Amino acid sequence: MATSPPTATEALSPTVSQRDQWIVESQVFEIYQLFATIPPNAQSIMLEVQRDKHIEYLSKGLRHLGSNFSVLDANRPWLCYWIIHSIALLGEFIDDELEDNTIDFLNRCQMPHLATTYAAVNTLITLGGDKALASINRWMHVEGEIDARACYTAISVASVLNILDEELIKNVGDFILSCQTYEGGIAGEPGSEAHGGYTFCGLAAMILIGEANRLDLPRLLDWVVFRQGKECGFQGRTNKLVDGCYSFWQGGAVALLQRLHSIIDAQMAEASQFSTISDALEEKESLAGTSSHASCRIKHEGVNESHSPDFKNIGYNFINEWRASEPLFHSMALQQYILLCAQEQDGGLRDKPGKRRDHYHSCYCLSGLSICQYSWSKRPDSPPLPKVVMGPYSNLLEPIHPLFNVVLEQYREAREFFAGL
Ligand SMILES: CC(C)=CCC/C(C)=C/CC/C(C)=C/COP(=O)(O)OP(=O)(O)O
Ligand SMILES: [Zn+2]
Repeated sequence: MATSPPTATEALSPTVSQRDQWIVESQVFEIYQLFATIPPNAQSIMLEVQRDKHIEYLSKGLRHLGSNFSVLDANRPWLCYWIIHSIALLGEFIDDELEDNTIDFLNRCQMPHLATTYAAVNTLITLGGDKALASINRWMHVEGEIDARACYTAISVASVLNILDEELIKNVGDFILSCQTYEGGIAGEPGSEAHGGYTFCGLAAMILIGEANRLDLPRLLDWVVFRQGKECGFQGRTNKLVDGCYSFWQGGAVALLQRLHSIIDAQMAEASQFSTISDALEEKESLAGTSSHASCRIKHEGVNESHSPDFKNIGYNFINEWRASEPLFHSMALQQYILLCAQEQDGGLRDKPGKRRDHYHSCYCLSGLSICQYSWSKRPDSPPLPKVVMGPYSNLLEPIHPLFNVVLEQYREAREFFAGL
């Protein structure tokens, strides 16, 4: 039977398990309202990023993985990425020996699978330095999964390694366009349900190939912002529960859309023009993304009309053409969900209270937190004002490149390295 929600005084010093129980029973929302009644100094203790505990949890995971580095397993590059990227987000580094072992290990498993290739490449970029970067064999992969995630991992890797070309891009835009559903979000495959994971992948891939303007962006934005629930976290799809990992998949997608405002405005202006001339058929085609209407020809920074050689620089231009603007989701509320509901006080982050921590959720909750913290910034890495960082300012994480989900400083190093090859 459900216990009654805690009073504000009780909530000031609950044990961790008591707090989780309240959060689960209250469906998170009441604890959010209750939280506002707690004095600011107590709030700031509850909202602190448990850095040392997270580092301890993550390092233990990496050491454990390291003791078995000789074993090849499809998940290991992912675990390397989730752990090492999380550590980098927290502004820490791993020791030289572990770094060497990780590089050697990732080079032993350069096998032709797109998703793990993405994980391995992002890990090596995060480690940085000549040894890690030069160890990347800029191979190509033919065939494999056909879905929005495969498109993204292939395009992301090719873009960051500076090997994106016309051949690789061919038909990718058509495929992703066919995955945008009637709801506005993007599905893994045509005919499937729109989902946050694939929405991030589809949108990021479309931006990286210069074809984001072919998507129905107002409808995509509408779908994604309504995935932020009253619990303050994001859900992955309509009528499902919120989950910490969507802080990045959905929060990251909104952060990308925030940078496409001129094209969104143009598409909206055009749609309203259609309504006035009541060219219903053309409008319908345009919303379905099948129209060759002018909206497909709108120019935007980082979006090319046709594939000019500059599409290789879209990822780089994306962060250079950054302008100050406001987030299109409730960034403070999402930070609160991550810190209060997804964070384990003993280290590690999770889907929601009652679920166990894991490295995947640690990575994507921290990535989402970083997105939130820099969502008002004038430059992608300019330090945010304290008022937009939930909890103490020491919570501030490293900024990421939102198209690749690697820490910005390491992205810049990799960009310089591969641009020179
Ligand atoms: C680059 C990369 C790693 C991309 C991954 C993208 C991603 C997270 C795709 C989601 C896949 C999916 C349909 C999950 C649904 O799980 P569920 O039914 O358990 O969860 P739900 O109830 O929240 O939908
Ligand atoms: Zn999750």
